[in-house]
Amino acid sequence: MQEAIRFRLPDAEPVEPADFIEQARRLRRSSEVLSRGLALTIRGLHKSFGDHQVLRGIDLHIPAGQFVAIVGRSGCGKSTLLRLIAGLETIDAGAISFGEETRPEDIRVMFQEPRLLPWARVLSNVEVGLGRDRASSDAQARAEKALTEVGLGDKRGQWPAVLSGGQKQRVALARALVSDPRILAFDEPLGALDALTRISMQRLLERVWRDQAFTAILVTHDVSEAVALADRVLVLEDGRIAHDIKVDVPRPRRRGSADLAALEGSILRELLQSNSEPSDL
Ligand SMILES: Nc1ncnc2c1ncn2[C@@H]1O[C@H](COP(=O)(O)OP(=O)(O)OP(=O)(O)O)[C@@H](O)[C@H]1O
Repeated sequence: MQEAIRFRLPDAEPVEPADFIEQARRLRRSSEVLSRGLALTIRGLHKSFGDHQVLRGIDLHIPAGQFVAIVGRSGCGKSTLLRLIAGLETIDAGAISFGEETRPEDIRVMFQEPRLLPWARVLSNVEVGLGRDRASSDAQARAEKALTEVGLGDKRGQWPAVLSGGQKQRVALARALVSDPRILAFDEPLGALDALTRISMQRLLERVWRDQAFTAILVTHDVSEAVALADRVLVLEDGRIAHDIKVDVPRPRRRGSADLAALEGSILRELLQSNSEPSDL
């Protein structure tokens, strides 16, 4: 009789109903396993350029599939942290660990500039994101699928030069998505877009993140963008994580809603108080 009400998770021993903490722990672990995203753990991360200490001890765990935004004053080290996570810079001290069997293709970065090859048509630009899989027989089909995902299926034969700024960023997003990354790092990807295009791109980023269940790490100057998109906002200050804020607002989120505005206001106040220099967020 007791056995009938025991709780079982995949590959787990049954636990007694009374052991709720253990059940919750296993549930969390199993939801991480179900996500396609990679979890990452950062311990004691330091980075300097010459004698300029940029990161002075970052400790952080990001569960698989979480959407994290990183905000902070200009020059506080947001891009440096992202570049270290993506393996584009070398670590001075500390460590960043991912799941086992992480391949380079598992982590992709999307930058503020689309960085498209001007001499290659849109579809070929997307295929570039496949790296060494570019020669595989399904490369073209995968690139077409990624283009459709970002709403540009009809632009496959165009040259980058004829696309708008927003369309170029969509192609850059398709190029990042085509390898099915498990972590997608965004370095101010919408910074150069006008306000309306920016909002539609934010919706697109949220949709692809929800559909594809990767882990998302977004560096942005825009605190309203951070609270609209992320599960969690990290405020970087003096080379450390000064605030780690959960965005406990259900999705789909309504832009301009009172709870998002209140959260945005409190983060902005923290940022403004953190330094007496004029704001250059
Ligand atoms: N390759 C490099 N060589 C020397 N200094 C660097 C290098 N990369 C970054 N820095 C310096 O490290 C500091 C942090 O730069 P980083 O780009 O990470 O800041 P950020 O918070 O992303 O800034 P922003 O919001 O303005 O983009 C800055 O002072 C910058 O000048």
